[in-house]
Amino acid sequence: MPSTGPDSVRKLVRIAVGVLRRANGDVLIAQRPDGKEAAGWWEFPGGKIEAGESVEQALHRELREELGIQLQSARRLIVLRHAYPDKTVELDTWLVERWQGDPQSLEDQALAWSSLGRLGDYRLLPADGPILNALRLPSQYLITPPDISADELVRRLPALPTDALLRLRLPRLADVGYRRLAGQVAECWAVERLVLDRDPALSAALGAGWHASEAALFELAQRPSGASGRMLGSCHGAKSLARARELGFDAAVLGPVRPTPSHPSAPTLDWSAFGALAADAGLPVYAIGGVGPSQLAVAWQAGAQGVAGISAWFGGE
Ligand SMILES: Nc1nc2c([nH]c(=O)n2[C@H]2C[C@H](O)[C@@H](COP(=O)(O)OP(=O)(O)OP(=O)(O)O)O2)c(=O)[nH]1
Ligand SMILES: [Mg+2]
Repeated sequence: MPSTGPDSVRKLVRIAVGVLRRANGDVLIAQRPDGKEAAGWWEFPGGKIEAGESVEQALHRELREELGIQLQSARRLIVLRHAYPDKTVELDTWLVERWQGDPQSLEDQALAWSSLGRLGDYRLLPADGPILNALRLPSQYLITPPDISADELVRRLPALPTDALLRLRLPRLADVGYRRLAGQVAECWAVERLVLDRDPALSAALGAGWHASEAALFELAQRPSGASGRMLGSCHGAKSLARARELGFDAAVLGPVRPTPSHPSAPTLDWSAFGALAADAGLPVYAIGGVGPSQLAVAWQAGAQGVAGISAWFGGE
């Protein structure tokens, strides 16, 4: 939050939000009933965190009061702030995959299970865009070692987690070779989880995502058109996160959160600084720098979308 300006005088209302997700990927949404503010808009169940309550306690209580279910386990999905004309809300949003009981409408709210693809058919509250991106994006963002050969990469693909984004970061490969390799990888890796970092037109042609360097975020006049997949940017602090958000990017990568073998003495963010920046970012943020799947729980707790990097998946550096 900025320390000056309208936000500092405006109320910050903290909300615990639960996204119930079924095994088939459908999520539960509720329509705010007549008589409530923002009546008619759809939202994820939840409500205000009361004084003295933790977010987890508020989540348990709200899901019990609104849906009559008993939450069994949840993990943080994203924390985001949104300024409405009269107040700023902080949506501390949790993914709930285990609960007891069938959700019922206990507050006159209509309920619907929706696939992610169909959520756009509902008029969701204006703050909720980044929650949808967080739901669509995986928890792991793999980046290729800079000098891996095409053959070696293709050979290793089957051993990588398939539900992950994979960025082809090959700074020393000429465009022609890069293009050929991207085409080859696209045949055995889902293009919607493939991220390229050359001409955005190449991403667009393949249906892949695109990754911008921190410098590129400031050089771009607008979000490149045509790159139909995921659009991500590298960030080291609040300024570049704000820029990624302003450009309409889908997610950012922020770090380093821990020392890496290649930059052992570079300054790092700790998890609490990471969490504070991510909560202000207004888009899903991956943690990078000395992290891998074994830090996922810590990263989620800090409000990260997940973890990104090279060594934890490809070894060495
Ligand atoms: N639960 C929920 N609230 C959201 C979402 N998106 C969003 O902008 N909000 C805003 C709308 C409201 O201003 C606020 C939630 O407050 P609320 O009035 O529903 O809180 P509550 O359930 O405790 O309701 P009440 O007892 O005060 O009537 O957060 C969302 O997806 N879920
Ligand atoms: Mg509510």
